[in-house]
Amino acid sequence: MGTEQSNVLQVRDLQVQVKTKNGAATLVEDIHFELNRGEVLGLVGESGCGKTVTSMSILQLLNRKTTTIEGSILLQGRELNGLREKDMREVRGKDIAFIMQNPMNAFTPVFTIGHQFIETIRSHTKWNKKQATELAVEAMHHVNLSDPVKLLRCYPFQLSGGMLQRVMIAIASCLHPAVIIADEPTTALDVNNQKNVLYHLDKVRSEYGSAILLISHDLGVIAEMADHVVVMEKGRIVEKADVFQLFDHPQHEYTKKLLNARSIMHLDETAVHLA
Ligand SMILES: Nc1ncnc2c1ncn2[C@@H]1O[C@H](COP(=O)(O)OP(=O)(O)OP(=O)(O)O)[C@@H](O)[C@H]1O
Repeated sequence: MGTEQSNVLQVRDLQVQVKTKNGAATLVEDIHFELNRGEVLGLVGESGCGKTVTSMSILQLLNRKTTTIEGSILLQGRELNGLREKDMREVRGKDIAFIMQNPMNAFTPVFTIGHQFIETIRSHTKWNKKQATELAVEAMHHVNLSDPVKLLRCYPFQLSGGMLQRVMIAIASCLHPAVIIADEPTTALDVNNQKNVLYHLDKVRSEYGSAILLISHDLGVIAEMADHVVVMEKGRIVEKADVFQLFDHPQHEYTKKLLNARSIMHLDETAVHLA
């Protein structure tokens, strides 16, 4: 497969500014990276370094009145930066999907899971309700949710966080988007559900070829899932490397600090287990 075909997302010279009382403040700048088909790119860095601002700008979900986005965001060759909200709504969910940290916030509490799932499918396709329901059921089977027909009749509060996150993966992946942005998809979950969600994300990647931008502060998750890693500090990329290179031979002092902090945390955990 040629580079042009395999390259699904290209971010070039991305800069995001927010308007404040004292003028414009830069939130992220000089952001460059690309994502190939079927690849997982990890995005790491301390809280506040700009991971979410970067992903929200790719999705064009930042407040257009208070923020400005400069640079280029090419999704399968199509420029997203500056696309009208109406057009962006067609792209989101179909070509680029989003999985957020807290699945409870992703669903409207007053509508059933089925209503929300089926409406999402129908807003991007010409399918009728029956066809959309069949796809929803199939996608829920794909993430090992048992009795999907019953689950579709449930309200979000009736499902556990882990189940909701799997429903969200099913919604995000059912139209086989070129790119999935997963922002801390496992942070709100217990260890078993974390493993489950990562397993299903990986399955979506390998079976549908979706590329995944995986944002996580958990370097264990990144080490397990990512092919390449981008490290951000204070709104800028400080290091970009193959996952093995990054963990075995980190170049930047900040990356070394992040990896060290992780080893110390692991030592602490061992101490707790031994105590
Ligand atoms: N709408 C906004 N207006 C002003 N500042 C903002 C806005 N959104 C984010 N910021 C600031 O931009 C910086 C980057 O925030 P961002 O949420 O991207 O960090 P993050 O790396 O995702 O952090 P975390 O891991 O805690 O989610 C932070 O200093 C944040 O306070």
